[in-house]
Amino acid sequence: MFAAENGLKSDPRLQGISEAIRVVPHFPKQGLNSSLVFFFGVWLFNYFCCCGCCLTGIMFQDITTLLLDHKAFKDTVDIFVDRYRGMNISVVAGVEARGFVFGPAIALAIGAKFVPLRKPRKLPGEVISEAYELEYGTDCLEIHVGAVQSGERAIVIDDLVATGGTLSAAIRLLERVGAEVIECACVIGVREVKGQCRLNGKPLYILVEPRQIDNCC
Ligand SMILES: O=P(O)(O)OC[C@H]1O[C@H](OP(=O)(O)OP(=O)(O)O)[C@H](O)[C@@H]1O
Ligand SMILES: Nc1ncnc2[nH]cnc12
Repeated sequence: MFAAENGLKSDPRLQGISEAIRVVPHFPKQGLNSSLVFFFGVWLFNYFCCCGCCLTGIMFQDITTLLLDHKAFKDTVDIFVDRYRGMNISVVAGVEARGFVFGPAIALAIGAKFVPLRKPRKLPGEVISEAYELEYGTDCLEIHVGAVQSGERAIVIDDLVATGGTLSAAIRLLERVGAEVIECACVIGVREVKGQCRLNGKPLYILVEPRQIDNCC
């Protein structure tokens, strides 16, 4: 479990953080062919009285409910701040969009600047870009030229790591401008994170694993 690996297993705040994250099955789309889902859904309903959500594989981890819970939100930011304060970090890079929710608060608390890593055509100044693979197709992250100076110590913040493709692109971007990426940090980390080996050897700090379901039936 990530929490154990990170030495946070006994931190009582983690349960509250995990429980404040809403799990939304089938969002943003069905994980399997809809007829398959229907077939197995009927089968599951008949035999286990289950709606079949667990079959689809897609369990969207909705951090907007965490933001509504003042204690859980503050605990989340505090854990990151406690970890990175005093480490001479001068750059907190947040990945659009949900890394923008946690990154600025962490940056302010540890005395670092916040650098947004944005999706294409959002930044008005000169940018450098880094493409990455999605399940279907590719996407791209961009950083403003001049936002980070060579030699600066950086962390990358996002809400969730699944394949690790997004964080890998963020690392590559920062390294291209000469930053030293100390660690990547996410609130939620998928257990089967193939991303672990795609993070260019950089440590990955995760608070909780995704929950599987809230109201399956
Ligand atoms: O580890 P990966 O497989 O790369 O996936 C993780 C990324 O996916 C989500 O963002 P998404 O691309 O959905 O963009 P959004 O935050 O703008 O909705 C999430 O916030 C991470 O940034
Ligand atoms: N299960 C998931 N929940 C929320 N955001 C995601 N990005 C990729 N997988 C996700």
